[in-house]
Amino acid sequence: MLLHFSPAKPLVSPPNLRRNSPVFLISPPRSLRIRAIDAAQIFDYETQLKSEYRKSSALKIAVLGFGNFGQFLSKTLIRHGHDLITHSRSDYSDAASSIGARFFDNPHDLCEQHPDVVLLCTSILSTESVLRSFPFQRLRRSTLFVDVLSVKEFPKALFLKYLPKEFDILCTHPMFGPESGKHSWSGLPFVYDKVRIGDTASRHERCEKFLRVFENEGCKMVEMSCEKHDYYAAGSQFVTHTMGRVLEKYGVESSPINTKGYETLLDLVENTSSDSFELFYGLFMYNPNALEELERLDMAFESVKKELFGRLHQQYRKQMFGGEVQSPKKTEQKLLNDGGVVSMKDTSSSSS
Ligand SMILES: O=C(O)C(=O)C[C@]1(C(=O)O)C=C[C@@H](O)C=C1
Repeated sequence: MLLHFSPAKPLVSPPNLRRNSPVFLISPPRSLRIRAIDAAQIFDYETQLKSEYRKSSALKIAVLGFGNFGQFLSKTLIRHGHDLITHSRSDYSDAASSIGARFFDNPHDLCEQHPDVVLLCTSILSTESVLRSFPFQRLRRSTLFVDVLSVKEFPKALFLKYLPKEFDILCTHPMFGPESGKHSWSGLPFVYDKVRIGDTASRHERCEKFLRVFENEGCKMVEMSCEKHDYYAAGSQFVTHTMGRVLEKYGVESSPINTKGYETLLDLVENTSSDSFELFYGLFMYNPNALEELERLDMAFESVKKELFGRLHQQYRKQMFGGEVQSPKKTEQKLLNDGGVVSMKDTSSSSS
């Protein structure tokens, strides 16, 4: 049987303490072999050292806002060995204890736990009121604040306005959520901007330790300014949510002959309608580029209609003033009868 040495003091420093560390697994000469009971104690000692090391490298993370998104992120942070304490306006103590986090109904009590990181998982619309009344004075002066809002210039400005200047600031946006990141985060973009990290090695290491969770989950790490994020996100995430909501209003429904493209539209409607209208409104109100994108969408829609009507107009002219006559009579008829009301479903033509 392979027994361990009995170490009078740790043989390796905790960071090197790996399951198969050769220091612990070499077979000692007979004269040094020890009894099974000693071996058990050493095993305990080894696990204790490991857990001490894990504890010393764990971050104490306070999650503010423990709704759907906060719980979703917290599960993974806990899985990476971090110590989670949480607070929300509603009582989520059961949800917290079910994943191994502690819940505090009073933000003062939460702050007195002296977290290393405060992670804001609040909604875009409630963030300012949370920060305005937050008891910063109870935190350690080097605390790192992180947000995960879907807009970035806005929380950056709020952090710079409300946080004491000794605090570190990391603005992030996981470009996924409880639906899209339900099975894996691998390959999904994680955007971050180190807005203000104090000039010491330990502060940088703490920030890296937080980011490492996402890195180790396989996220595509994208370091990008908050301004650039908002520029890209208005043209991607906001447009996606807008189209989803437009199609929902239009009333897309599954048919017996769905094409693949149509299936993606149905998925889009399902995904965007499962997010709150509050999120959609936040994407619009607090991304400085969103209004422009909405106007561009409107113009694009008009332009596509114009293109179609332009062709139809040509048909009509040909019919009126001679030339060959082609098929789309019903659509044309409807447009003319209704004085411009569009029926794009042309029942007279069967072409693909
Ligand atoms: O996966 C989900 O549940 C999402 O809705 C994720 C989603 C989105 O796809 O727009 C919503 C909010 C997050 O900021 C990032 C992405």
